Amino acid sequence: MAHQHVINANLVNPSTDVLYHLGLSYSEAEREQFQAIFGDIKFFICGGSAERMKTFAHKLAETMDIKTPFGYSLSHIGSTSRYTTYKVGPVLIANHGMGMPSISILLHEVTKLLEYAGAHDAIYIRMGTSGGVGVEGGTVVLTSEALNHELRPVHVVPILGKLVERPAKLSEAVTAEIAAVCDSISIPYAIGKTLCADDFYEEQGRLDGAICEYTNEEKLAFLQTCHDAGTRNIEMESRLFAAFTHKLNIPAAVVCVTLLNRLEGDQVTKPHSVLEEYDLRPMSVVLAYIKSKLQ
Ligand SMILES: O=P(O)(O)O[C@H]1O[C@H](CO)[C@@H](O)[C@H]1O
Ligand SMILES: O=c1cc[nH]c(=O)[nH]1
Repeated sequence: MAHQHVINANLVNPSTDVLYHLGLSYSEAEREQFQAIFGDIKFFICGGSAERMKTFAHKLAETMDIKTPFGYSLSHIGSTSRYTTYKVGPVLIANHGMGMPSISILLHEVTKLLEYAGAHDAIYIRMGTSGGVGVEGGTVVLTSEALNHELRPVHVVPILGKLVERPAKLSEAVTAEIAAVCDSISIPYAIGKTLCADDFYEEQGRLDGAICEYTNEEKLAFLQTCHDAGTRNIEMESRLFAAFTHKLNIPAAVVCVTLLNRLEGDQVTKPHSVLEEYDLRPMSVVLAYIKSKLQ
């Protein structure tokens, strides 16, 4: 059977495939069972923190009126040693940890899982937090494209000792639909480019890391250059996420709330209650989006 979202001749009709970090395995002999469990998936929603994804899974079950049998609560799937994964109706939910290596492993394994299950039309969404660039804390930024440190919308993957460059684009159509949802539920949002860094401190131009060898003026000049190039936030996974989904023709969007405006500071100093409310904004947007698509 030809794959739709996996480009790997080695995986055409595999007899088994261990999805090691998910703690799940696929086997040809159990294909029908695998399809019965995962075949209906229409959305894959991920974000860094396991706690956030658990909250989202509960909210989604509530929104969709999906009940667990009396005495049971929502339970994760597979192993939780690396990622925590839930399935709520047609939505697969997982946390991806911090940084591109971590989200990359999750995306490879989830994409193979969906392929084996015959779930070929899932939309992928990363739902996270970020630092704003010229936008107020609490703004939900919808990523148009993800940038590298040179502000180029490409992701470079070292493969067999060579550098392979892939465009880091997201789906314009999905992003526009999510923007319409933000409008309809009055969530402040911006569509813009996202600078994706491999680090929270030096690569994001913070002055408060354990190492800092630049001045405040140099930091602000860099952030201003980012802003002038259309950057509206900074985080740590969108570039890999965009390049991976674009390569495999998977519709995808990145929806990240800003915790602060980096032109005004580096430390996340807002009270916990405010940050908690910010964290709920991308969730509300994605919940409303899923609801609108399933209706
Ligand atoms: O809130 P999440 O989804 O973890 O995303 C952002 O927060 C983490 C850094 O604090 C990085 O993973 C960054 O991308
Ligand atoms: O400034 C920030 C905030 C959240 N996540 C990041 O990567 N950067």
